[in-house]
Amino acid sequence: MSLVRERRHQEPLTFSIPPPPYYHGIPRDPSPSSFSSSNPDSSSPVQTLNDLEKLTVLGQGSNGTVYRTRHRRTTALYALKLIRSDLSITTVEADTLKRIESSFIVKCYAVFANSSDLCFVMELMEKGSLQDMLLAQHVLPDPVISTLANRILQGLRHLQEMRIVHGDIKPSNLLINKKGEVKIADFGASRIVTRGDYGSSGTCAYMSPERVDPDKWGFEEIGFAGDVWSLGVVVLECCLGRYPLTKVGDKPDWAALVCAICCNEKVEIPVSGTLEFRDFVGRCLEKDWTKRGTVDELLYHPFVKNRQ
Ligand SMILES: Nc1ncnc2c1ncn2[C@@H]1O[C@H](COP(=O)(O)OP(=O)(O)OP(=O)(O)O)[C@@H](O)[C@H]1O
Repeated sequence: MSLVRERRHQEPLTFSIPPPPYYHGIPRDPSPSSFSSSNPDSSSPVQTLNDLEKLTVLGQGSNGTVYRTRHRRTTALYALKLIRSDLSITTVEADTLKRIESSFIVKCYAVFANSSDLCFVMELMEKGSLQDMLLAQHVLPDPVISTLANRILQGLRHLQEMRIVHGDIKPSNLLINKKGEVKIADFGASRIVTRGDYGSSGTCAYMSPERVDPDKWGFEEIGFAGDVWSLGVVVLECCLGRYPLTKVGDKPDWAALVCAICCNEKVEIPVSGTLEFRDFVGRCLEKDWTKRGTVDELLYHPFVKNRQ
């Protein structure tokens, strides 16, 4: 498998740590407390899976498939993600997911679990992912990158207010709607923070040093700083047009990624970028998580301030 593309026309970077035997930190357990096939939320526009007619496949992830669907009665369009049946989610977790209301986060309207799949009914993001955009355009102009960074930070701030660590910020989880607005998607690796546990799912290439090697960098109690690191990797990738933490020509395997993330002193930031860009990326890609920029601080950074 090609882990790191040297140029954008190569394979997307898909090196994921295998998911742990839980989803959202909830043990795989078909006990009565697990989420059931009925959807009791009467405010949801989709009450049962039969309300939706599958139209096309939008994409394939490591855990399942995403479909473009149409509501049979209202004709409204939705994305439907079906993932492996051996993962489960509790009612509390599903409710939290549905309660996330932000114009910077892809809306999840309903969650169903049946014997074969776990199903998420989501806002349809017509223009696909940032990964698709990078594959087509290779590099993005500075104003586009700063707007994107601002929107991701606003989404992360909303998640932090709900005590949620996303855990897998990367180009394929940043989706674009028909207005061209970027939103955060895919909470498959996320955790609702109630104590200092540390989730191990996510995509290694975008993981922060303290997640890859917690012993070296010190255990991070909450994990919000890891999302900021991932944002820094994404922003640098948008500027360079390739995965930025390994060198062109490096064999992009697990060892190279771990070394690039954890061993090298500082991440190299291109001198061609503006001062604001370089400083912003430097604040995100500070290896020591205790010194890294926080979401609140970075929202006031000159690179992203007043962008939307
Ligand atoms: N709400 C949505 N609207 C439109 N397209 C979507 C939506 N959600 C996902 N997709 C498309 O489906 C693809 C697969 O999504 P999915 O979340 O299953 O996996 P992934 O994030 O690409 O990869 P992985 O599961 O390995 O992390 C995305 O890359 C995107 O192109």
